[in-house]
Amino acid sequence: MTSYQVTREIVLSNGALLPTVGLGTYYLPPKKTAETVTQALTKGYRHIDTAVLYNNEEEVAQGIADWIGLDPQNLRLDVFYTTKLWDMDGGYTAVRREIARCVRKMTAYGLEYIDLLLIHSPLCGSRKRLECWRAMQEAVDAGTVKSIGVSNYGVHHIQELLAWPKLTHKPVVNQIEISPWCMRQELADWCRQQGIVVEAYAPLTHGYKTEDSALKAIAEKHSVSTAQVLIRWSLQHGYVPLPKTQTIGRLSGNVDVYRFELSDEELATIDHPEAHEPTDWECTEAP
Ligand SMILES: NC(=O)C1=CN([C@@H]2O[C@H](COP(=O)(O)OP(=O)(O)OC[C@H]3O[C@@H](n4cnc5c(N)ncnc54)[C@H](OP(=O)(O)O)[C@@H]3O)[C@@H](O)[C@H]2O)C=CC1
Ligand SMILES: O=C1Nc2ccccc2C1=O
Repeated sequence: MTSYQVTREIVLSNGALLPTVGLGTYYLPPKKTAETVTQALTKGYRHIDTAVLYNNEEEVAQGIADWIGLDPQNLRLDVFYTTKLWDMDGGYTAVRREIARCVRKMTAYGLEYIDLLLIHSPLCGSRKRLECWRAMQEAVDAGTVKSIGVSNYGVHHIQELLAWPKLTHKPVVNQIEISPWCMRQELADWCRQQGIVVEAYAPLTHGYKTEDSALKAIAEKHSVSTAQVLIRWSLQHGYVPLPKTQTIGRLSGNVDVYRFELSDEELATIDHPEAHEPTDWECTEAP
């Protein structure tokens, strides 16, 4: 397998810069979310991942605004904020309204725009996926959203979009579950060939495999945690991992992953290409 060079940011196909580790925010306790986000930014994170589904966009925005307020050198443009659209059932008009709501949750905190807006899943079917994309393209043209992408898309969903005659903005990202126990190598390679960056959700396997003995041996060798090994594994595979933690004491370690390197042999030991153990849901094969 190719081990990719790891950098702190990568360039998306539209020229935007994406910090290569993002903080996942699903299930952060609502009362702790703003503080966790502020602490994460203070500890070096520059990329936060949320969604309409998580019901915490306002708390995330509050946490970013608080961090900006801490120091004149902390700027909006230094933070990459992603959110995802959940309910596409109402079609184009309803999605337009939902995007406006997402943008308002940022502007209410003086944050002006969304860096990346994703379709959360392909489950609404072909017509609504494309109607949704039309509304998302318009948001990019209006400047309220900088980049757009997809999540949980399989090859056929992306092909549908790339073949759509009204496509003016290509998806820059596909956010899918990837870990050593859910490698999706074919889909990930195909996305890369299309110039689509793969964001890896549940990179810590939701916490299920952090006690794995082979991981522990490799972690010990590098004097890091098994979580750091999993995040580094993701980076060396060329992905953008989105580890979540609500434990302030784990934030620094989870982003301190640029100072050690896994060997090809270690990567091969961690890889489980035969496994398919998604932790949440699986919709890349949906019609
Ligand atoms: N697009 C989509 O459909 C999906 C997107 N996502 C995104 O990806 C993010 C990450 O995925 P998620 O499902 O949260 O799971 P993760 O793989 O990030 O695992 C999170 C779990 O790992 C634990 N953990 C974090 N750091 C450490 C550490 N250093 N040592 C040991 N355990 C640790 C956390 O505990 P604790 O918090 O208690 O520290 C939590 O239980 C989500 O928050 C969300 O932003 C996730 C699923 C679906
Ligand atoms: O973070 C997430 N966890 C989930 C569980 C089920 C469906 C979607 C999600 C997320 O986006």
